[in-house]
Amino acid sequence: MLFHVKMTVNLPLDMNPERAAQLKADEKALAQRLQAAGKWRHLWRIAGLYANYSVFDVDSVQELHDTLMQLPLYPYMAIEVDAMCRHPSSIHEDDR
Ligand SMILES: O=C(O)C[C@H]1C=CC(=O)O1
Repeated sequence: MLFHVKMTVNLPLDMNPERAAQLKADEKALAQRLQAAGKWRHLWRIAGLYANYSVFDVDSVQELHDTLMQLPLYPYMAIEVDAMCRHPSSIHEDDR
């Protein structure tokens, strides 16, 4: 199942810089593990914002939920999710 996810990060302005750096490093490590596993299929920065558009390829809505909840930056994110299905005009066989 494919989901389009928009994540907007809002770290508190008064957050300890070392804490912020650790959260970002932990987030990056997990994001890269999930990409390598094929679960986080696309990750794009939204120009000019501390936000991204992502595509997740997971087996269930529950898996998406659990994945998002475990992100280190989750407590500081606003998240919007759209479920996607195959477009009849798509030429990409791996869209499903
Ligand atoms: O930077 C972001 O968009 C937030 C988050 C998503 C992946 C990652 O490494 O950090």
